[in-house]
Amino acid sequence: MSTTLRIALIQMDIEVGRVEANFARAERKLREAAAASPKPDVVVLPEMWNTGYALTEIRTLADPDGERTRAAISAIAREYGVNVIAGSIAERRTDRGGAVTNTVYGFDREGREIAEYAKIHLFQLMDEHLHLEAGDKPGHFALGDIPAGVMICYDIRFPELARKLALDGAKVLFVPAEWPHPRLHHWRTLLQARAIENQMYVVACNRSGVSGATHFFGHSMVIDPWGEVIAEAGEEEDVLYADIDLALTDEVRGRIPVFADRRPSVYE
Ligand SMILES: O=C(O)CCC(=O)C(=O)O
Repeated sequence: MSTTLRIALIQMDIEVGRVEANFARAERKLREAAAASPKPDVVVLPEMWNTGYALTEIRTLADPDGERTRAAISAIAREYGVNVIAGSIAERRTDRGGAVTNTVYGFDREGREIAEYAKIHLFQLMDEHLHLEAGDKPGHFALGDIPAGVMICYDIRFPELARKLALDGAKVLFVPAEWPHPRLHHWRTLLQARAIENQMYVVACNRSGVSGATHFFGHSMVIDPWGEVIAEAGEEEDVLYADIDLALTDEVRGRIPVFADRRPSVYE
């Protein structure tokens, strides 16, 4: 069985509050990326791509139980035979009395849902905590036979969450984001740290564009289990392609046996 995956990261602009425009853009870019040659195995979207940070209107704009997103993205996944990590969307949840979560779904090549994760750490600097509800389950999932994890944006500041996913077996971590200027060095350093300390691939898809006074710098990137950046976008809209080989995760974990050398009884 092949251990390689070709990944496509859709670094796109998002229009705050303009759900129709955002769906049209995301679906068009997904189709373009999925139809590329060589064909990607996994396509990734950024954070909150349906609404952007339209937080004061988020209850009205959010996708009720993610139904529209699920139908649209799983149909594209099935049509093109590609796995999709569908970034995150604002989801209005019946099971939470209409509260909104920042939710990622994943779909396999048959369009079946393989992942659902609601952002656990809400970003107070952008008022997320005033308008959204936090998730409470780590985003572990299976991409075929590959154990994987997903976290969203601010979550990467919490190494314990990435560690939990790695301890549960994740070999690749997907990170949809809306990470703005001026914290590019935090973005890069935190992503590399999560890759190095957990000896896993990190696939981080950021948005680009400007919204009000906030400038999103893109720089989506793919980092290998040694911490090397193997692909990185610039600031503008782009589709970034990278080939990853999951066998490298096992090789790195074998050479520096961090997981065997942990002493949780001392510090947990
Ligand atoms: O942690 C940061 O600096 C940015 C986080 C963020 O923008 C978010 O979680 O939406």
